[in-house]
Amino acid sequence: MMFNCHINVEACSSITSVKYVLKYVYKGHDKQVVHVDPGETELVINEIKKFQDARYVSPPEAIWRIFSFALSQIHPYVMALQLHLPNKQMVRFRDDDIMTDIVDRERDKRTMLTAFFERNKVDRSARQYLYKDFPKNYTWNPSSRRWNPRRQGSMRGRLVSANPAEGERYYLRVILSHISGPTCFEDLYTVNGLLHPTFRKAALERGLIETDDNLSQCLAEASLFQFPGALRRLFATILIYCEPGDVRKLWDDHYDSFSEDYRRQCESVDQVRNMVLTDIMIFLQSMGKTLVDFDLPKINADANLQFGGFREVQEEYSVVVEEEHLRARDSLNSDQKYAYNEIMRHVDDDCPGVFFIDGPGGTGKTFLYKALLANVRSRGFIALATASSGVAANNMPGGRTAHSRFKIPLNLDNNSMCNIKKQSGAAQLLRNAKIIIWDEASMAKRQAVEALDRTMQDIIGVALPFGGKIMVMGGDFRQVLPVVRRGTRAQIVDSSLRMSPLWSTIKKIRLTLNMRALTDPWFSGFLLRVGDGNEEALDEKFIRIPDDMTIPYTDNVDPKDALIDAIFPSLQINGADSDYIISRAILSTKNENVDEINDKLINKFCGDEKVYYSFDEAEDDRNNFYPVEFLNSLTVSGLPPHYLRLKIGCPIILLRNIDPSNGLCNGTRLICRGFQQNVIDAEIAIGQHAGKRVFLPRIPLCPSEDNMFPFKLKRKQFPVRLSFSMTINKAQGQTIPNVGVYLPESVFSHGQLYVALSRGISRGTTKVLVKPVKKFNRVGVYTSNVVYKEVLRDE
Ligand SMILES: Nc1ncnc2c1ncn2[C@@H]1O[C@H](COP(=O)(O)OP(=O)(O)OP(=O)(O)O)[C@@H](O)[C@H]1O
Repeated sequence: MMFNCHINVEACSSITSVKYVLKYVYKGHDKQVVHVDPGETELVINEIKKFQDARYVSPPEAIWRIFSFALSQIHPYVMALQLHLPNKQMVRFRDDDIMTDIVDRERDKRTMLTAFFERNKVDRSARQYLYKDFPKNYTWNPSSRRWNPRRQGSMRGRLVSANPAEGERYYLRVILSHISGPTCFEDLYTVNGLLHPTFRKAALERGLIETDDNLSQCLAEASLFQFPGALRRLFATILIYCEPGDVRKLWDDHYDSFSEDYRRQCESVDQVRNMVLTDIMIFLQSMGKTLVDFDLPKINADANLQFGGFREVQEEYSVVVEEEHLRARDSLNSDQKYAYNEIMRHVDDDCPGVFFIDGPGGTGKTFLYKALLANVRSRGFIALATASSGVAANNMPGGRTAHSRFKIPLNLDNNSMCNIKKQSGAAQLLRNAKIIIWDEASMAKRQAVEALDRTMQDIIGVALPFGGKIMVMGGDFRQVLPVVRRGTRAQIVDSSLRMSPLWSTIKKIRLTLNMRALTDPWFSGFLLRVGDGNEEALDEKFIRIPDDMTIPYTDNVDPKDALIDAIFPSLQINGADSDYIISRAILSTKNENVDEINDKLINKFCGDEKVYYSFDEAEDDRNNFYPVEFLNSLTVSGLPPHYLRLKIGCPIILLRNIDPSNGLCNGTRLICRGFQQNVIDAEIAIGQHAGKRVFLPRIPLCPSEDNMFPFKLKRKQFPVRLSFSMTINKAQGQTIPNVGVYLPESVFSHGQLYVALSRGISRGTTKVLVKPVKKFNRVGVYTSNVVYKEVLRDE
């Protein structure tokens, strides 16, 4: 107060602390020059000097000290490893040395790198280590110039840096960072038995660096599989996600492959081109773009494109009604039948109604929606199928995510509206719809549902809930609730639909019979008690897992192996069978647990391994502050790994909504069918689009949590992960007949244990491995169950 100034005290941790410290080193503190003129002498004021005196502040010594201390704590000993091209090692000599003597003297001198080769020649076990990891296991003796096995201690290695502008030395560094066990430079030049003239070429062949024309190669490689339809979709995906430079050239170069099937059917060149363009246009439109957004030929105006009116409306009218879904009406159980009749009565009488189908997992909500959709559509009406997640949307014909169908804004508040213009196709679709289904509404934020309610009242012009339409929401509040980033329990509960003013106006219909676990009524009862938080608990939340569902946790051998054997028995024999692979999975809470299990399973899985490395960069990092190997080492939730190991027939899960209307959304499970350097051929394994072949390109991806690092990470990789094992949240809405649940730590959010267990169909095919976190003086395996009872309470 005396000096009228303030001091900020901020607690910061993790990587942001480094950023914080550096910020002040660069920023310095501010000073101001104040000059008091006594008015007696004439002073010449040098403004530039004064300005510099005040602004130029050298980095405070103390901060540097703290920073170097912090670094030394993270990496106690780091050894710089020499890096040089063949015969280009650094040589020291004095001015008066004779050149031939220097050459003779140095010729046989080993450098760290050549000594690394020598060690690999004679020591098999050394070959498992990368050059940078050598100092952890070997010590460098500078006088004998040899690497000797390390007896004690540990040291980290760091390859001296090389800039891409240095050319070959940079590519040598890239190869050394990924390839272990070379015995000479030739080994590094050789890929699949072929000796390449440069390290750049060798790195390219190994897939360690990106080719300049990778998109063109991606299309060329995909055309080898000869699925022109999938190829056209791949082209549309590339246009949207891969930022191609010269679109017209890609089009010209690959047009023959895009049009192969149509050219066989039709002779007119113009017509074929129109057919290809129309396909691409439809794919682009389903992803929110149009042909005119790209440098592509125009569709001939004469072409009969069958697109009168709004595209969205036409598309809905063309959804095929499946006979099986029409007939489902006859096999509904009594709860489902009641719901069906009640809703159809509103359809027949054309009277408004808002329903919530409240059913625990497996009680046949989706089955009911399919019956409703098919029957309403078969009468020539529009029935909109939406869901909070892409995976659930794909379980219904014509399903879309609620966010894309209703154009719900990402940042919601209590007055948000959907981004739908009254004159648009989306608005017309809402006006024309007879009934709207929103599955998993329990996972949506109440503000999203309220925004739709307001928007529909506005668009339709009727001051009734949802503009007087028949709205059928469904879900299960025992399952995972809306995601509120870093939200407290109160915030999460408040964002639930149950807390909305709309809730009291909604008619609730309950489904109670678990159709998924029909053969095991005890199991359905157990699941309900877990979901409702009614299972008997110790310390308020630790519940006992039935003994026959547990895998014992042992300390001497890895207990995960027993869980893996129980869920994936005889993997080597059965792995090639898609039904076997897709009907089982191990669920866990965190990505690192999931990765460990996936690593073990891909090792066991038969077949040749294909490794795809990602190309990582820190955006705008002109000074190379973040070395590539550091970026490569980052494991980021929602992003594929740098080192992606796959085999033909292995299960993968998609990490982005690439083309939701064609079944490719975040969470879609696929099976790998073929690999090329720049494209993966895969088959959709579940949902409405099961069996469809798709091509996946590498796409640039950024972490969803934008403040996770003090820089912006951009990773170019295939947007997939292995899915022998996945996180519990990703498995929501899926039926997994043989399910393993791995809990090395307790679950941490509402409904997680319930979601994991309720993916299964019976007590006998559900196995749980729990690391005991708390000792109870009782026999049996206990694990915590988090249930926010306030969202389950009946009003
Ligand atoms: N009436 C029925 N007749 C025959 N099978 C049914 C019936 N109802 C549901 N099923 C079957 O039971 C299983 C579970 O049903 P469904 O997926 O519709 O449940 P859900 O309530 O949507 O589950 P979740 O909330 O976990 O997504 C499915 O295999 C479905 O085909």
